[in-house]
Amino acid sequence: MVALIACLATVVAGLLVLNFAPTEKKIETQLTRLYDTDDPQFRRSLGVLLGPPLVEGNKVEVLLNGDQIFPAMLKAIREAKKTITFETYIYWSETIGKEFADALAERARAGVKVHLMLDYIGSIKMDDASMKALRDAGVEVHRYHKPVWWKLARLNNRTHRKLLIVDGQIGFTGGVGIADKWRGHGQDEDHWRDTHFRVEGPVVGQMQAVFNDNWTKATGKVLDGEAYFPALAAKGDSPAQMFSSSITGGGESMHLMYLMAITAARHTIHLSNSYFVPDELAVKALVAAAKRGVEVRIITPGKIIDSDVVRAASHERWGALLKAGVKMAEYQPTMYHVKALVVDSLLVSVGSTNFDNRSFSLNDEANLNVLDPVFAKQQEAVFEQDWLRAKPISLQQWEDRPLHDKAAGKLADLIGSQL
Ligand SMILES: O=P(O)(O)OC[C@H](O)CO
Repeated sequence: MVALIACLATVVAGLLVLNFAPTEKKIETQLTRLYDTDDPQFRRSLGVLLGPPLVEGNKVEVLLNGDQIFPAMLKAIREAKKTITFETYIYWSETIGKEFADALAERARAGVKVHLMLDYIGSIKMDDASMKALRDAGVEVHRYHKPVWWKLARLNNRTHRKLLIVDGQIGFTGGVGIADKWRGHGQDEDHWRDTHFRVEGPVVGQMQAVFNDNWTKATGKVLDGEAYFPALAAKGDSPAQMFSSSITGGGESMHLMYLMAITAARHTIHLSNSYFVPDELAVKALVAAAKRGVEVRIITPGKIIDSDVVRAASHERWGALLKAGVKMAEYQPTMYHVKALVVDSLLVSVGSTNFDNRSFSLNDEANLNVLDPVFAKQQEAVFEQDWLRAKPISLQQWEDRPLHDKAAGKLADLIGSQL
C-alpha cells in the first residue's frame, strides 16, 4: 500500500513538474551577423521583430538618481489634467512612497483618472493604510499576480515593468523603484545609483500601449480615447520605440533585442546592469563582438549589492568574457541599479530589463530603444562617469579570486535560470 501511494505521489509530482516546465522553445542558436548598427536594416529589423517600429520626433531626457528622478516624476503627476497610468515593480510605504501616494490621491480627488498597477510581490512592503487611502481617493489600484494556490505557475511571472505616463503625453521609464533607497544621489550604500528617463513625443503612445497590455490582462478593461492616446506632436529629434516582453506574448523580445544589438555592434558596447547573469548565447555574442574588435565594457555592482547570489552567479560567467578581452568593472560607492545599453554611439536601450534569465524569460519587461547619435553620446558620457567610480577586474584577478568565491559561484550557477 505504501509503495502504491509513493508511486502515485511520484507520478503526480512528475506531472506537476512537466506542467510547469516551459512548453515553447527559446532562442537556441547564435544570431547570424547580417548588418552593422548603422545599416537601415538594423532599424527595420528592430521594428519588425520587437513590435512597434521606431517613430520620429521624440525628446528623451536623462535623470540621474533619486534627486533628479523623483522630483521630475512627482511634478508630472501633480500637473496631470486627465489621466495617469503607473506600473511598477517595487513600491514600498516609505517617505517617497507616501509622497507618490499623496500626489496620486490628490489628482484622483481632482477628477484625474489614475490607474496604478503594482506587482503583488514588489509591493508587499506597502501598508494597507496607504493602499486604502489611494482607493478611497478614487485611484484604481491593481496588484499584479496575487499568489493563489490554484495558479502557482504564475508566481514566477512578475511585472517588472517601470512605466509612468501622464495625460498620454509625458512618459517615464528606467531602473527606479518607489522606495527610499533610490532617494539621494548614490552617495552611500543606503542611496542607490540609478538612471531614469523622461520622454515626450509620439513614442509615448507606445508606452501607453504597453501599460494597457497588463492593465487589460489584469482587469479585463481597455483604456482608450484621447485622454490616454492624444495626438502627439514631435518634441525632439530622436527616433524611438517602446517594446515589451512577457511569457504570455513576445516572451523572447528582450533577449532578442540584446542579442541583435550585440551582434550588430561594430565599434563599442557600453553595458550597465544591476543584475548581470548572461546566458550562454549572450556570452557567445559578447565574446564574438570582442573578438571582431568591438570594445566591450560592462559595469555591474560590486560588494554593495542587494543579492550576493546574483553577484556570485555573475562572477561564475565572466571567464569567457575576460578571456575574449571584455572589460569588466564593479561599481564601488553604492548599489549600482542602472540598466542601460549603448552600442556604437547610436543605439541606447533603457528600461526595466536586467541582463539575466529572469528578465529575458520569466518577468514582464518594457524597454525604450532610442537610435540617436547625440543621445547615445550623452549616455556614453554618463557611462564614463560611472566607469571612473568602478573597479576594473582583470582576468588574472578573476582567476585568483578566493576559493570560497569560486564555490559560491558554482552553487549560485545551479539556480542561474531563476536569477
Ligand atoms: O528588480 P529590480 O531590478 O527592479 O530591482 C529591485 C531590487 O532588487 C529591490 O531590492
